[in-house]
Amino acid sequence: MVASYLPVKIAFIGGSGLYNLEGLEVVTEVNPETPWGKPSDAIVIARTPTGLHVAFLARHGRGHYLTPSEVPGRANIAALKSIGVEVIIAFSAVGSLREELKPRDFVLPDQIIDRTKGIRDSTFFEKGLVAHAMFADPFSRVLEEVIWDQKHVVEGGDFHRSKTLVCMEGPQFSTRAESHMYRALGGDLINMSALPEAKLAREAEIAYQMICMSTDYDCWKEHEEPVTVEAVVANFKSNASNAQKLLVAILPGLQDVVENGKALVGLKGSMRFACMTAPEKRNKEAVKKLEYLLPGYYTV
Ligand SMILES: CSC[C@H]1O[C@H](OP(=O)(O)O)[C@H](O)[C@@H]1O
Ligand SMILES: Nc1ncnc2[nH]cnc12
Repeated sequence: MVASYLPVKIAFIGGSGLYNLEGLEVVTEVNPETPWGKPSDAIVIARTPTGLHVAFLARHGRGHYLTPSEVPGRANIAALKSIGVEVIIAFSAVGSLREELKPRDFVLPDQIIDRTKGIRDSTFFEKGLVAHAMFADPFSRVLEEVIWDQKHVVEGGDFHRSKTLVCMEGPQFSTRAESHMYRALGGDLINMSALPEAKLAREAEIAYQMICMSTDYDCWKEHEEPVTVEAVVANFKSNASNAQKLLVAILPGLQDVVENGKALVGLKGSMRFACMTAPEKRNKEAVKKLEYLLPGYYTV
């Protein structure tokens, strides 16, 4: 029997300092075993005051036991997809590479520069099933608008949009030379978590937007203390209450774009045509795994 709360179409991924949903009634927890393993932690299903069900997943696990490189990105995205998720709002604590993006400001990036090191599993398409997803615009413009409309709920910091996020490997922070290089490359923000999460969401045909919460100035300011975990933690405590308020404020807008189908425009069906592998050459195991994510797309 299908649980009454399914499908859950809206999901939140919480990052550093954001491990739980506050103020929403928890209905249950689910922990699906996907073909790519188990997600970072159990997915919490909660009910909003208007009766909408939403999902929450702590990226590093509740208690923060997974490094950015260890986060099981494929299992996280596949598990969310398996309960019906169509949109993901992902929160992240980030460093600022620009004077005007102050600690405690909120920022919606629209671009990513990939500085991960190829050690993370970053695609569902491999081993005999090849597909190339479009990724020129890594975030959802529709979700960006929904969030931007509610920017007034954030207190004690400004809200910015259309910035470029550098995603580095970590877990160590950058050197000063790297921090200057990222600025010279056009980076505005830096974190360790946007990738492969955003790529995998795209492959799963899930609309995805990251909300960045600035915690520090990294280490490009020559006469200031470089970033430390203490500084990040101090700021993400204040960011967390803004994040919880924002999360609740955007629920009606999210419900609207899910219900009117706007969230999935350009995404739904896109991976059907992104596949390059001839039907007779498709690896059966790979096709079977992809059935979990995109049922009916690659079977012949
Ligand atoms: C705690 S500082 C570095 C750490 O914080 C960010 O995590 P998340 O994106 O999950 O909020 C950053 O990406 C690093 O993983
Ligand atoms: N300076 C920084 N570099 C990378 N990830 C971060 N997360 C928060 N601050 C960061």
